[in-house]
Amino acid sequence: MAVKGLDLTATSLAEMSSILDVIKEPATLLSLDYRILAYNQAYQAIYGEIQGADKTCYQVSHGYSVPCDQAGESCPLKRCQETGQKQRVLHLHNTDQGQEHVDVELTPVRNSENDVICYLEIMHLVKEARATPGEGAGMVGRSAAFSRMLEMLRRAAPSTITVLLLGESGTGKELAARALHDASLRSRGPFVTVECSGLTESLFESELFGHERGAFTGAVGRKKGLIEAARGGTLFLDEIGEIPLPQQVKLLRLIETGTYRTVGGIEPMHADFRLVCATHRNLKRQVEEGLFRQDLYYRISAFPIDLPSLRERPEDLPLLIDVLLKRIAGGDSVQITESALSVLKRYAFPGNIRELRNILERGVLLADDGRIDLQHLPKECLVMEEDVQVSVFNSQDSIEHILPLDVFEQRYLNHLVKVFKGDNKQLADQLGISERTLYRKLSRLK
Ligand SMILES: Nc1ncnc2c1ncn2[C@@H]1O[C@H](COP(=O)(O)OP(=O)(O)OP(=O)(O)O)[C@@H](O)[C@H]1O
Repeated sequence: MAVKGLDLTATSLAEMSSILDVIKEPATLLSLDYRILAYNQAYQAIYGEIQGADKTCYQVSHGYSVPCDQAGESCPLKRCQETGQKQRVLHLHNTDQGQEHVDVELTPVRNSENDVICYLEIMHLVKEARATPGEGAGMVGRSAAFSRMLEMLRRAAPSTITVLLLGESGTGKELAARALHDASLRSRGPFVTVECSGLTESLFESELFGHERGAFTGAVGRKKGLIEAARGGTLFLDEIGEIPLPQQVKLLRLIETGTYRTVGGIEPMHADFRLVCATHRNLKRQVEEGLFRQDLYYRISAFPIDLPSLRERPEDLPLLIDVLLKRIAGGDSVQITESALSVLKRYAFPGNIRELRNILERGVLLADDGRIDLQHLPKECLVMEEDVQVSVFNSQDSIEHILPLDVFEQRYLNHLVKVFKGDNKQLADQLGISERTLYRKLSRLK
């Protein structure tokens, strides 16, 4: 078979496939024009058997009829062609498990004249996050904002660089720290969380460094500190922005020297942990205001990663609802109505995914018929809806907020029952419906 850049016979293709079998992860050889020349067994197990010699990577992985860059995604092959260098990019691929995150690595293969003749593509399956509902307690998401965060996380994971997770409360910083640990070379070691808010100076030291017997009144035995507990693993300092200045000095010393002393101890101890910190605060501003030490800030912010708020990833809402309902006791068989979903899609979620989870937990308890509907949502979600409704009523020509008809009807009725001065019979007459229908609609509102 003649392929652009490379001449291959059927035999050599079979040989290449078996060479690719040395690679345990799914791998292919791609021609310069995106065709799959050979693939290994791991690839076949995930992506299925490739029928025909003309199948392209973008058809199999995405179901596209054009290369990824023409479908609005970044294409590693195109980038490889442009740079002549190995490229890595996180993509959503169609696999036997449905769509999943895949870390695609593409390396140019050259002949003796140094010309690129094909590309070696290796797919690292991302285990730290799912793009479809499924088992497990980890992160889920498929929006571009979520994928960007995931890509950064995977880049940082294999090194020992200190990572600073930045995001509003409830955006999943702790879950992300856990994912970082799981994807790191220390994944077999412990993952230890230190909740920094509310730790007094003495508690901070004894919790973190541990104490010797008799170090202070009540220290009846030796206590291992969290730094020792994290030996060989990851130490996660949650809410690092809450640490008062005196404790910041101690933390800085620990990070700079890699040693510490237990409370009441004499010998310096060697620390062995990978540091991950998180905060919902603007640490730079805290530095400017003199609330956070600049030297400590530079130590911990070597690799900052922004966690998107739920507002920045509205496309993920249906997936998150599906997954969270499965994770909530009693929520497995509960569903959410279209009306309730469309209200949530417009809600701002100041408490992010934690707030969404709380809303669903409450909904599961209130929904007797296994369907979370408008009346099962908290007032805050609906108050905002009323603002939207008022703007819809007031504007003659605005099409900014198109509400589903049933939501609009319920909002309209809600509004009418508050302002209409007559009785239900008169209201039904004016609405052109029977009184019974009006009662039925009103009972849904309650
Ligand atoms: N991507 C996600 N997929 C599924 N669940 C998530 C995701 N992100 C967060 N959650 C869930 O949302 C809740 C809050 O997450 P987490 O505690 O990690 O947030 P946080 O940013 O650390 O919050 P805080 O700043 O208040 O400590 C948890 O129940 C967590 O399991």
